[in-house]
Amino acid sequence: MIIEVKNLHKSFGDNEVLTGIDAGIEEREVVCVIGPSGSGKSTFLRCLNLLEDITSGEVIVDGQSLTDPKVDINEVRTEIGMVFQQFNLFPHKTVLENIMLAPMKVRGLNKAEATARAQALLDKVGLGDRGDALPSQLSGGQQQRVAIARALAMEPKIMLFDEPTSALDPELVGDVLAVMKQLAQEGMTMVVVTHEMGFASEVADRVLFMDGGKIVEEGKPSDIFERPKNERTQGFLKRVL
Ligand SMILES: Nc1ncnc2c1ncn2[C@@H]1O[C@H](COP(=O)(O)OP(=O)(O)OP(=O)(O)O)[C@@H](O)[C@H]1O
Repeated sequence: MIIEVKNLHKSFGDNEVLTGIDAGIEEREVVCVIGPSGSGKSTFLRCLNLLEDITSGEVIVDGQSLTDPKVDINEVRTEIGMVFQQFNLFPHKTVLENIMLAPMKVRGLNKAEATARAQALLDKVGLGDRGDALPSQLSGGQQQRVAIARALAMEPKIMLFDEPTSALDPELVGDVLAVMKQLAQEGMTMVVVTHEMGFASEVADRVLFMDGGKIVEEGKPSDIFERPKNERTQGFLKRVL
């Protein structure tokens, strides 16, 4: 297992948001996390690279326990790409520069190597001719594809997506999902928090349904979407499908 989560609890003050999560993600697996607003999906995802401190329990990524003081979390984070709802590109840098930055700073690539890698990734996400643009000159969907390319430029072992299409106009969602689907088909290990039930149903190997800070039900998309066992899963799917 490339990610192992053991009895994870997370509180913000008195508010216990994750109430004991056990989960495992296999290498090359695509796992979608679904559930009602406020159920703790984003918090769970953010605990997987310690963007949120863990209150108790354990998260082990690629054999390293993130709360072990001997583990260098910044080192582990270089193996994990993250894509957020907001794309967070540097506004005054070109698209190409946005993608080149981390490989040069963190991986020590020289400019020519970083340019070649960034250009190849832009081609991959269908924006090969937009390298010189500034982020503000792109649509939200294009900016999100640049954000995916930027995360991939670090050659991560795992990609985490936190509602990557929620901030997009509906007509821009498809292009971003298509890039994610392609990544999934190439064997990337992915954990995707999403409200896109179509994507979860079509692309995920496994779906986790969260409610009240817990994983209430999990299984193959066909089981979760067509034969949900838990009442709360049934209720949620009735509302959203
Ligand atoms: N930084 C924070 N400080 C305090 N409370 C927080 C913080 N982040 C999240 N919460 C609370 O934790 C709970 C779960 O939030 P989270 O964003 O993980 O849910 P979610 O399932 O991802 O919801 P959504 O689908 O609406 O994004 C919410 O009650 C939220 O208010």
